Amino acid sequence: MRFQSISKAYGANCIFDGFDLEIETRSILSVVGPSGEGKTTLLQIAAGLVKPDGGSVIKEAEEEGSISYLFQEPRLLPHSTVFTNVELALRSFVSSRVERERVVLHYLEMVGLSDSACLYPAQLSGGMRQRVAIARSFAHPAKLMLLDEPFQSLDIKLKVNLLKAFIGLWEESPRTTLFVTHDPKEAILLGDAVCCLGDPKKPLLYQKIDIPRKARNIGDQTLLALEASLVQALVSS
Ligand SMILES: Nc1ncnc2c1ncn2[C@@H]1O[C@H](COP(=O)(O)OP(=O)(O)OP(=O)(O)O)[C@@H](O)[C@H]1O
Repeated sequence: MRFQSISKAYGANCIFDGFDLEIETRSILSVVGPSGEGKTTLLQIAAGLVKPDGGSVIKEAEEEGSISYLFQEPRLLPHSTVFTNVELALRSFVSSRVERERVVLHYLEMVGLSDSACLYPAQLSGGMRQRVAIARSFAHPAKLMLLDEPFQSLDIKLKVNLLKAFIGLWEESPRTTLFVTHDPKEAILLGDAVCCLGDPKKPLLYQKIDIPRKARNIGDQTLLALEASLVQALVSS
């Protein structure tokens, strides 16, 4: 997917001005940036929810169609069980009830919630609810995934566990993914590339990460140096 020469302003507030950015098909691009510099706007433009004033979003054929979203809050249906919350994401795509059940149980197992299928959201912890949301976003057979800070406001242990669950699911069925976060560590652990917003014309920083996701250790010297560059870009913008 490619943002080509995108321009967007809200009144006098120019967010993008001939902005170019590419996400390789079936890769994750992490996007960090100071508050108010256009991260959510970029996601909304990718989703077609906000129309740019100029430029275009060019998608590969396999990225067209429905989109999976994952937000900071899980946005589950309170009166449906864990099972049904995930199953609903499949109803329009899989007509066989037996096949839907197989898919839902697979994803619940991948996020460690096999034993919670019959529970309601109010009976779950915050971390469990977010795991349901992750399972639902992967059960939805979309080839484009938009993540808006889904790991924010979680304690560090939970965050690491959710990141692992996410990576396991993503590696199983890779999709073109735009991942917005405030956290440079998360950006580096998840992204095939990271970029920092802050200039309407171009990313302040864009860097590919060659280390395989599963082999990444945030204490690694190369990753620490990349984190320092991201932090530098964030504070200097
Ligand atoms: N519908 C709107 N009308 C007017 N201004 C808007 C609208 N949506 C966003 N903006 C402005 O556009 C700018 C970018 O907003 P956006 O939400 O994309 O930033 P962000 O980087 O996601 O911020 P944060 O990190 O705080 O979530 C902000 O200055 C915001 O006030």
